[in-house]
Amino acid sequence: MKPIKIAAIVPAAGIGSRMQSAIPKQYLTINHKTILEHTLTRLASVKGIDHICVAISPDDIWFSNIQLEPTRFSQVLGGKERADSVFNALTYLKEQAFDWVLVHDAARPLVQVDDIEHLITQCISHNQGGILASKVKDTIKRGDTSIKETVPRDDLWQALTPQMFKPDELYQALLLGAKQGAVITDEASAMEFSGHAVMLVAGRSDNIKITTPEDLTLAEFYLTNSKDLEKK
Ligand SMILES: Nc1ccn([C@@H]2O[C@H](COP(=O)(O)OP(=O)(O)OP(=O)(O)O)[C@@H](O)[C@H]2O)c(=O)n1
Ligand SMILES: C[C@](O)(CO)[C@H](O)COP(=O)(O)O
Repeated sequence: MKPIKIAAIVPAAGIGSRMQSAIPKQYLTINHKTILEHTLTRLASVKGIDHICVAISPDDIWFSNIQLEPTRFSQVLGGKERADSVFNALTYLKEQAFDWVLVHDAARPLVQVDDIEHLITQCISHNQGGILASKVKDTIKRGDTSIKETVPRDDLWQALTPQMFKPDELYQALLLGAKQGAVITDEASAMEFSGHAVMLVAGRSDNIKITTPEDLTLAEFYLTNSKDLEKK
Protein backbone atom coordinates (compact mmCIF):
# COMPACT_ATOMS: atom_id res chain seq x y z
CA MET A 1 0.00 0.00 0.00
CA LYS A 2 1.37 3.45 -0.96
CA PRO A 3 2.58 5.37 2.11
CA ILE A 4 0.40 8.37 3.01
CA LYS A 5 2.29 11.65 2.50
CA ILE A 6 1.55 14.55 4.83
CA ALA A 7 2.89 18.11 4.63
CA ALA A 8 2.62 20.64 7.43
CA ILE A 9 2.07 24.29 6.55
CA VAL A 10 3.12 26.85 9.18
CA PRO A 11 1.71 30.36 8.64
CA ALA A 12 4.47 32.52 10.17
CA ALA A 13 4.14 35.73 8.15
CA GLY A 14 2.16 37.83 10.62
CA ILE A 15 3.35 41.05 12.28
CA GLY A 16 1.91 40.26 15.72
CA SER A 17 0.33 43.70 16.18
CA ARG A 18 -1.73 42.63 19.22
CA MET A 19 1.47 41.54 21.00
CA GLN A 20 2.77 45.12 20.79
CA SER A 21 6.36 43.85 20.61
CA ALA A 22 9.30 45.33 18.71
CA ILE A 23 9.60 42.21 16.55
CA PRO A 24 6.99 39.80 15.20
CA LYS A 25 5.82 37.60 18.10
CA GLN A 26 6.88 34.32 16.44
CA TYR A 27 10.50 35.48 16.92
CA LEU A 28 10.23 36.31 20.62
CA THR A 29 12.36 33.85 22.61
CA ILE A 30 11.48 31.53 25.49
CA ASN A 31 14.25 29.37 27.00
CA HIS A 32 16.69 30.63 24.35
CA LYS A 33 14.48 29.41 21.46
CA THR A 34 12.11 31.49 19.35
CA ILE A 35 8.41 30.69 19.50
CA LEU A 36 8.64 29.55 15.88
CA GLU A 37 11.47 27.15 16.75
CA HIS A 38 9.43 25.68 19.60
CA THR A 39 6.55 25.15 17.17
CA LEU A 40 8.75 23.64 14.45
CA THR A 41 10.36 21.31 17.02
CA ARG A 42 6.93 19.97 17.94
CA LEU A 43 5.92 19.45 14.31
CA ALA A 44 9.26 17.83 13.45
CA SER A 45 8.65 15.34 16.28
CA VAL A 46 5.47 14.07 14.61
CA LYS A 47 6.33 10.81 12.86
CA GLY A 48 3.64 11.14 10.19
CA ILE A 49 4.72 14.56 8.90
CA ASP A 50 6.99 14.25 5.85
CA HIS A 51 7.60 17.93 5.06
CA ILE A 52 7.12 21.30 6.75
CA CYS A 53 6.55 24.45 4.65
CA VAL A 54 6.84 27.76 6.50
CA ALA A 55 5.19 30.90 5.12
CA ILE A 56 7.25 33.97 6.07
CA SER A 57 6.85 37.68 5.44
CA PRO A 58 8.77 39.30 2.58
CA ASP A 59 10.17 41.59 5.31
CA ASP A 60 11.32 38.67 7.50
CA ILE A 61 14.97 39.09 8.61
CA TRP A 62 14.89 36.45 11.37
CA PHE A 63 13.91 33.14 9.69
CA SER A 64 17.35 32.66 8.09
CA ASN A 65 18.89 32.38 11.57
CA ILE A 66 16.92 29.19 12.30
CA GLN A 67 18.91 26.00 11.61
CA LEU A 68 16.61 23.68 9.62
CA GLU A 69 17.17 20.44 7.74
CA PRO A 70 16.82 21.57 4.11
CA THR A 71 15.31 18.28 2.92
CA ARG A 72 12.47 18.40 5.48
CA PHE A 73 11.72 22.12 5.47
CA SER A 74 10.88 24.71 2.83
CA GLN A 75 9.78 28.32 2.91
CA VAL A 76 7.39 30.43 0.86
CA LEU A 77 6.41 34.07 0.95
CA GLY A 78 3.31 34.75 3.04
CA GLY A 79 0.48 36.99 1.95
CA LYS A 80 -1.61 39.89 3.25
CA GLU A 81 -3.86 37.70 5.37
CA ARG A 82 -3.27 34.36 7.10
CA ALA A 83 -5.43 32.64 4.44
CA ASP A 84 -3.21 34.11 1.69
CA SER A 85 -0.12 32.74 3.39
CA VAL A 86 -1.69 29.28 3.57
CA PHE A 87 -2.78 29.55 -0.08
CA ASN A 88 0.76 30.43 -1.16
CA ALA A 89 2.13 27.39 0.66
CA LEU A 90 -0.52 25.14 -0.94
CA THR A 91 0.45 26.52 -4.36
CA TYR A 92 4.12 25.76 -3.67
CA LEU A 93 3.32 22.20 -2.51
CA LYS A 94 0.83 21.49 -5.33
CA GLU A 95 3.23 19.53 -7.56
CA GLN A 96 4.52 17.33 -4.71
CA ALA A 97 1.35 15.24 -4.50
CA PHE A 98 0.87 15.22 -0.75
CA ASP A 99 -2.19 13.27 0.38
CA TRP A 100 -2.93 15.62 3.29
CA VAL A 101 -1.86 19.03 4.54
CA LEU A 102 -1.90 20.00 8.19
CA VAL A 103 -1.94 23.75 8.88
CA HIS A 104 -0.57 24.88 12.24
CA ASP A 105 -0.07 28.43 13.51
CA ALA A 106 3.53 29.42 14.23
CA ALA A 107 2.04 31.19 17.26
CA ARG A 108 0.90 27.92 18.87
CA PRO A 109 4.15 26.46 20.33
CA LEU A 110 2.44 24.47 23.11
CA VAL A 111 0.68 21.98 20.88
CA GLN A 112 1.23 18.40 22.06
CA VAL A 113 2.67 15.88 19.62
CA ASP A 114 0.11 13.34 20.88
CA ASP A 115 -2.76 15.67 19.92
CA ILE A 116 -1.34 16.15 16.41
CA GLU A 117 -0.90 12.40 15.96
CA HIS A 118 -4.48 11.86 17.17
CA LEU A 119 -5.80 14.37 14.62
CA ILE A 120 -3.84 12.64 11.85
CA THR A 121 -5.23 9.23 12.85
CA GLN A 122 -8.80 10.52 12.98
CA CYS A 123 -8.65 12.27 9.59
CA ILE A 124 -7.04 9.32 7.83
CA SER A 125 -9.33 6.71 9.40
CA HIS A 126 -12.46 8.71 8.57
CA ASN A 127 -11.03 10.02 5.27
CA GLN A 128 -12.35 13.44 6.25
CA GLY A 129 -10.77 16.77 7.16
CA GLY A 130 -10.77 17.88 10.76
CA ILE A 131 -9.44 20.35 13.30
CA LEU A 132 -8.19 20.25 16.86
CA ALA A 133 -10.65 22.11 19.05
CA SER A 134 -11.38 22.56 22.75
CA LYS A 135 -14.82 22.65 24.35
CA VAL A 136 -15.78 26.06 25.67
CA LYS A 137 -15.52 26.03 29.48
CA ASP A 138 -16.80 29.50 30.38
CA THR A 139 -20.25 31.00 30.06
CA ILE A 140 -20.30 32.92 26.77
CA LYS A 141 -21.96 36.32 26.44
CA ARG A 142 -22.73 38.30 23.28
CA GLY A 143 -22.65 42.09 23.47
CA ASP A 144 -20.43 45.16 23.17
CA THR A 145 -20.62 47.35 26.30
CA SER A 146 -23.41 45.35 27.93
CA ILE A 147 -24.76 41.82 27.62
CA LYS A 148 -27.14 41.20 24.75
CA GLU A 149 -27.48 37.45 25.32
CA THR A 150 -25.95 34.44 27.00
CA VAL A 151 -24.94 32.03 24.25
CA PRO A 152 -25.87 28.36 24.83
CA ARG A 153 -22.49 26.64 25.05
CA ASP A 154 -23.29 22.90 24.98
CA ASP A 155 -22.01 22.61 21.39
CA LEU A 156 -19.53 25.49 21.36
CA TRP A 157 -15.85 24.81 20.63
CA GLN A 158 -12.75 26.95 20.33
CA ALA A 159 -11.03 26.17 17.03
CA LEU A 160 -7.35 25.40 17.47
CA THR A 161 -4.71 24.23 15.03
CA PRO A 162 -3.54 22.00 13.39
CA GLN A 163 -6.33 21.83 10.87
CA MET A 164 -5.97 18.96 8.42
CA PHE A 165 -7.43 18.62 4.94
CA LYS A 166 -6.84 17.20 1.45
CA PRO A 167 -4.65 19.82 -0.28
CA ASP A 168 -6.67 20.17 -3.49
CA GLU A 169 -9.96 20.52 -1.59
CA LEU A 170 -8.46 23.18 0.69
CA TYR A 171 -6.88 24.97 -2.29
CA GLN A 172 -10.22 25.15 -4.11
CA ALA A 173 -12.07 26.15 -0.92
CA LEU A 174 -9.69 29.05 -0.23
CA LEU A 175 -9.99 30.14 -3.86
CA LEU A 176 -13.81 30.09 -3.72
CA GLY A 177 -13.88 31.87 -0.36
CA ALA A 178 -11.62 34.64 -1.67
CA LYS A 179 -13.64 34.98 -4.88
CA GLN A 180 -16.90 35.31 -2.97
CA GLY A 181 -15.57 37.56 -0.21
CA ALA A 182 -16.21 35.02 2.57
CA VAL A 183 -14.73 35.74 6.03
CA ILE A 184 -11.99 33.12 6.29
CA THR A 185 -10.12 33.14 9.61
CA ASP A 186 -9.15 29.46 9.59
CA GLU A 187 -8.98 26.63 7.05
CA ALA A 188 -12.17 25.07 8.41
CA SER A 189 -14.21 28.20 7.62
CA ALA A 190 -13.15 27.97 3.99
CA MET A 191 -14.01 24.26 3.88
CA GLU A 192 -17.39 24.91 5.53
CA PHE A 193 -18.09 27.71 3.02
CA SER A 194 -17.45 25.18 0.26
CA GLY A 195 -19.86 22.71 1.83
CA HIS A 196 -17.38 20.20 3.25
CA ALA A 197 -18.04 18.45 6.55
CA VAL A 198 -15.23 19.07 9.04
CA MET A 199 -14.53 16.86 12.07
CA LEU A 200 -14.04 18.35 15.52
CA VAL A 201 -11.22 16.50 17.31
CA ALA A 202 -10.88 17.34 21.01
CA GLY A 203 -7.47 18.76 21.87
CA ARG A 204 -5.83 20.27 24.94
CA SER A 205 -6.94 23.78 25.82
CA ASP A 206 -3.33 24.75 26.68
CA ASN A 207 -2.61 24.71 22.94
CA ILE A 208 -2.98 28.48 23.10
CA LYS A 209 -2.30 30.95 20.32
CA ILE A 210 0.20 33.49 21.61
CA THR A 211 -1.60 36.73 20.69
CA THR A 212 -1.34 39.30 23.51
CA PRO A 213 1.35 39.89 26.19
CA GLU A 214 -0.44 37.83 28.86
CA ASP A 215 -0.43 34.83 26.52
CA LEU A 216 3.37 35.09 26.42
CA THR A 217 3.60 34.89 30.21
CA LEU A 218 1.45 31.76 30.25
CA ALA A 219 3.45 30.19 27.41
CA GLU A 220 6.72 30.93 29.23
CA PHE A 221 5.38 29.12 32.29
CA TYR A 222 4.32 26.06 30.29
CA LEU A 223 7.49 25.90 28.18
CA THR A 224 9.71 26.35 31.23
CA ASN A 225 7.87 23.87 33.44
CA SER A 226 6.81 21.16 31.01
CA LYS A 227 10.06 19.74 29.66
CA ASP A 228 8.28 16.56 28.56
CA LEU A 229 6.10 18.61 26.18
CA GLU A 230 8.97 18.76 23.69
CA LYS A 231 9.91 15.24 22.67
CA LYS A 232 13.60 15.29 21.78
N1 LIG B 1 -0.71 37.55 6.79
C1 LIG B 1 -0.52 36.64 7.78
C2 LIG B 1 -1.08 36.83 9.07
C3 LIG B 1 -0.85 35.88 10.06
N2 LIG B 1 -0.08 34.79 9.76
C4 LIG B 1 0.20 33.80 10.78
O1 LIG B 1 -1.02 33.22 11.22
C5 LIG B 1 -0.89 32.82 12.60
C6 LIG B 1 -2.10 33.27 13.42
O2 LIG B 1 -2.31 34.63 13.18
P1 LIG B 1 -2.29 35.76 14.34
O3 LIG B 1 -2.20 35.13 15.70
O4 LIG B 1 -3.39 36.70 14.05
O5 LIG B 1 -0.88 36.44 14.07
P2 LIG B 1 -0.65 37.95 13.60
O6 LIG B 1 -1.47 38.25 12.41
O7 LIG B 1 0.84 38.11 13.50
O8 LIG B 1 -1.18 38.77 14.88
P3 LIG B 1 -1.99 40.16 14.86
O9 LIG B 1 -3.35 39.82 14.32
O10 LIG B 1 -2.01 40.50 16.34
O11 LIG B 1 -1.22 41.13 14.03
C7 LIG B 1 0.41 33.41 13.12
O12 LIG B 1 1.37 32.38 13.29
C8 LIG B 1 0.83 34.39 12.03
O13 LIG B 1 2.25 34.50 11.90
C9 LIG B 1 0.45 34.60 8.48
O14 LIG B 1 1.15 33.61 8.22
N3 LIG B 1 0.22 35.53 7.51
C1 LIG C 1 -6.57 29.64 12.89
C2 LIG C 1 -6.94 30.05 14.29
O1 LIG C 1 -5.80 29.96 15.14
C3 LIG C 1 -8.02 29.13 14.81
O2 LIG C 1 -8.48 29.59 16.07
C4 LIG C 1 -7.45 31.50 14.35
O3 LIG C 1 -8.58 31.63 13.53
C5 LIG C 1 -6.39 32.48 13.87
O4 LIG C 1 -6.96 33.78 14.00
P1 LIG C 1 -6.01 35.04 13.85
O5 LIG C 1 -6.89 36.24 14.02
O6 LIG C 1 -5.40 34.94 12.48
O7 LIG C 1 -5.01 34.90 14.95
